[in-house]
Amino acid sequence: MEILQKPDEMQAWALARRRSGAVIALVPTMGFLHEGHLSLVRLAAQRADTVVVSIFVNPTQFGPNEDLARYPRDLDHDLQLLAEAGVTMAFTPTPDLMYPEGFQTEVRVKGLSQVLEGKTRPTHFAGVATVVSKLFHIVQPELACFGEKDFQQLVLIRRMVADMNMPVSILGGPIVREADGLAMSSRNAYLDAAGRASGLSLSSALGLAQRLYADGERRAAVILDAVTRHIDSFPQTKIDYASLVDSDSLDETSMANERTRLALAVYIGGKVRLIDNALLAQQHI
Ligand SMILES: Nc1ncnc2c1ncn2[C@@H]1O[C@H](COP(=O)(O)OP(=O)(O)OP(=O)(O)O)[C@@H](O)[C@H]1O
Ligand SMILES: CC(C)(CO)[C@@H](O)C(=O)[O-]
Ligand code: BAL
Repeated sequence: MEILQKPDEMQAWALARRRSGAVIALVPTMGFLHEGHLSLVRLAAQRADTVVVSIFVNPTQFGPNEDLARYPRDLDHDLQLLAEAGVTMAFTPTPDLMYPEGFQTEVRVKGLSQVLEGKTRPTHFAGVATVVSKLFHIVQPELACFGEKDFQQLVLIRRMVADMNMPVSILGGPIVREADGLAMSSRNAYLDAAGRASGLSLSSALGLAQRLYADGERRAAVILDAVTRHIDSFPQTKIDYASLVDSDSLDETSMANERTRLALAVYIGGKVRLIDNALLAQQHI
């Protein structure tokens, strides 16, 4: 596996590869890799002969009081996992290289960046859209893979690509879960044993909502009431949002249908914030 840090070197490599006929797939990550990331690498490898994985903890998508400084990092281990997975290139820039002095451009997807995550993290998605746009220009992928765990991010990137006519196909990968249902996330590393147990409130709430839907319940208020009471029954949980939304528009729904998704963000023990989501009509979690 090759490794590059400098955006101009990465771009020159990618352009040369493209000219020689390669199909490049990009998997953007913030590192501290787990099976969720590796599932996206495998998805990418099914569709492309050249897989580039970027590892960059992007400072501009963190709010001032968020966890940028303590975000888990282990570059050596990440590179070992990617090499074992057969990745062609790891792109590992630094903040200085991505945002040199004078940098002042921002990409903003207006409506979609303000709902759900955007209410608590108002500047988050401008950071995401800007860095993903930069990564697309640098890595020149024909396709890029994003996980459904960050469902709003996936919807927003699809919107950005359509709005800006970016020649990149966006593939979504299903959420990879621990055996007990907890969605894999780098931030799970923050959880102690009690927090880990309370973290299960999210996936079990999704399962509960799916069972209610399967039993014929369609009223959002009734489903959300059951979900809220379920999550509140776990110690140390505080719901940031529990919303039933349309999977494409992310508009809130009052009567659920086959496109309705339950999106959750829950604080565990005050400091850790976990997200999860599922289609109500999907097979039960
Ligand atoms: N459990 C998972 N299943 C599928 N995809 C995932 C999973 N976790 C993360 N991803 C995807 O991996 C990509 C990189 O995500 P990121 O590096 O932020 O990992 P993360 O584990 O989501 O970290 P965080 O704890 O910051 O949410 C994103 O497209 C994200 O949706
Ligand atoms: C897409 C991404 C790598 C952009 O920094 C990040 O938001 C993530 O890891 O999901
Ligand atoms: N996976 C989303 C990255 C973030 O929370 O900043």
